[in-house]
Order: sequence, then structure tokens, then C-alpha cells
Amino acid sequence: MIRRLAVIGVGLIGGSLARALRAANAVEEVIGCGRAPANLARARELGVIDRFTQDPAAAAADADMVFIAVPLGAMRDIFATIAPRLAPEAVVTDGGSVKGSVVADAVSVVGRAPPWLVPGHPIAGTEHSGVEASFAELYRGRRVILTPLSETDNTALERVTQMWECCGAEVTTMSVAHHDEILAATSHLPHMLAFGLVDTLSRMHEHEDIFRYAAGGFRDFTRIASSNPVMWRDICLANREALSAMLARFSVEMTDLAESIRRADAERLLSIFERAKQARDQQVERARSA
Ligand SMILES: NC(=O)c1ccc[n+]([C@@H]2O[C@H](COP(=O)([O-])OP(=O)(O)OC[C@H]3O[C@@H](n4cnc5c(N)ncnc54)[C@H](O)[C@@H]3O)[C@@H](O)[C@H]2O)c1
Ligand SMILES: O=C(O)C(=O)C[C@]1(C(=O)O)C=C[C@@H](O)C=C1
Repeated sequence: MIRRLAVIGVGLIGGSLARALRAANAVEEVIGCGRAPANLARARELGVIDRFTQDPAAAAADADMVFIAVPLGAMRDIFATIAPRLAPEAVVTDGGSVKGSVVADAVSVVGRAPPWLVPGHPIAGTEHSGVEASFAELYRGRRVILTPLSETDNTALERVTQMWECCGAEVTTMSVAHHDEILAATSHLPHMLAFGLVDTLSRMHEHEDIFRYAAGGFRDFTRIASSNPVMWRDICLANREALSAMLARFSVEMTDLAESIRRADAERLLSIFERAKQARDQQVERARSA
């Protein structure tokens, strides 16, 4: 049971955590914090939070659990503001999509890896933003990756694990570097492809006809191009090494595919598509039977 939860950044991710914990009766009081008073007032109206402040230090003071769910570029300032005001038993965790930058931000503020910080990342989301888009079931049956450091307090890790389990999530742990490499491949690269494709097409002369005749395949592939631009700018900057390596590798494969099309190499095209279909079908089957 969490006595007082401070949610810094009451949007899709922070709002959904608060809703899920409330639905599970796992929190007594939720304090919201953000920059936009209208969004915070709406969060209170929706029953996502009990009260709010625009001052992260005031929100975190006297909270036993602090969840930071702001864009990655805002994390460092939040750590700097809350660190001196945390209660001795407070645990801080976050939902940021990249973990190396969050840990570096905390270390740069505190001077060392703080024992009270449990870096985390719910592998769940949508292309929508803000508290209106949040919902209690977002994390049900989804994975949450925690990336504790050797300095992380064990009790803090246990409390954050329990918090996510209360939301119906499956918690796994891995190293910060491994997390950032994996997510560069499975989340960050696909978002670059979707943003890149839609941007390219939208600047073509015939773009109105292109979008008019786009159907299911295009819609499925490009849903995530509606995601929050600020959030994705920050993810690219925060994970630029791993993402650049993935983009370079993907470019080589795309050049090979383009060359096979140019050469009318039917055999090579079929072998690439069969290999991809088999890999995806296997992955869908594994997910279904898990
Ligand atoms: N959207 C997703 O699918 C998804 C999934 C997993 C993790 N994440 C991560 O979760 C975090 C939040 O993403 P989201 O989708 O909830 O975004 P969101 O835009 O829905 O919510 C972010 C909230 O933070 C507030 N905010 C922004 N800067 C702030 C600051 N300096 N101080 C206080 N509040 C501030 C905004 O007003 C907004 O209410 C990001 O770090 C993102 O990388 C997002
Ligand atoms: O489903 C979506 O809309 C998402 O983009 C969610 C998604 C992803 O799967 O890539 C996006 C960013 C995250 O950090 C985690 C999850």
C-alpha cells in the first residue's frame, strides 16, 4: 500500500499509473504535479489525482512513492528540484523510455547513483498524450522493465516491483545498457520508420491522393507517427548511440532490399520475405501461448 504517491507529469503514463493503483485500492492519496494547471485541474476532475501543485519539490515532500513521467529532457531538472526535499523513506521511480540518460541525470544531480532511485519503463503506451488519454488497464498483462543499479536499495526495488504488479504488469529487470539497446531496436527504430515515412509522403507533390487511397496496411504501419513529437525528440537525443547504430544497420538492409528489387532478384526477395514472415509468425505465436 502506498500512502502518498506523487505523480510528476500527469499524462498518459503518469495518469494511467494513478488510475491503475486507485482501481487496485493500492494508494491512499495521489498528488499530481505538472506545468499546465488546466491539465492538472482536469486530472483532479477525472478523479486521477486528489490535489495538485506546480512545484515538484512540494509534490515529492512527504510522499513515500514518487513517479516521474515527464519527457526525458525534463528529467534532470525534476531530480535537481526534488532530491533535497525527499523524505528519508521515499522511493523514486520513473517511466522514461530510455534508462541511460535518466541514470546519468540523477547521478549528475546527486553526485552518485542514488539508492532511492529505481529506474523503470512500462512497455505499454499509445500514440495519444495527456491525462484524457490515460486509462487504468494500460499496464494489465504488459511488461515493465526495471534497471536497478548495484547502488539501488533492495527494499526500494521490491516496493516498485509490487507497485507495478498491483497494476497487473509483469516486472522484469535488466541492465541499463541492455534495455537501451533492445528498445532502440523494438520501439525507437519503428517510430523513426513511421515518422520518416509519413513525413516523406506528406511532402510529395501527390500527397493528397497518396493519403486518400491509403488503407489498412498504411494505417497499421503509421499509427505511431501520431505520437508526441517532443517525447520522441527527447528519446532520440537520449538514446542516440544505440538508435544511430540500429538506423545504420537497417539502412544497409534496406539498400540490399532496394538493390534486389532493382535487379528483379525474385529469389532473394522471396527469401527475405519468407524469413521475416516466419520470424513474425513465431513471435506472435509465442506471445499468444505465453
Ligand atoms: N507514450 C508512450 O507510449 C510511452 C510509453 C512508455 C514510456 N513513456 C515515457 O513516459 C514519459 C511520459 O510520457 P507520456 O506519454 O505520459 O507523455 P504525456 O505528454 O502524456 O505526459 C507528460 C506530462 O508531463 C508534463 N510535463 C512536461 N514537462 C514537464 C516538466 N518540466 N515538469 C513537470 N511536468 C512536465 C506534461 O505537461 C504532461 O502532462 C516520457 O518520458 C516517455 O518517454 C511513454
Ligand atoms: O503502442 C504505442 O503506441 C507505443 O508507441 C508504445 C511504446 C512502443 O511500443 O514503442 C512507445 C514507447 C515506449 O517507451 C513504450 C511503448
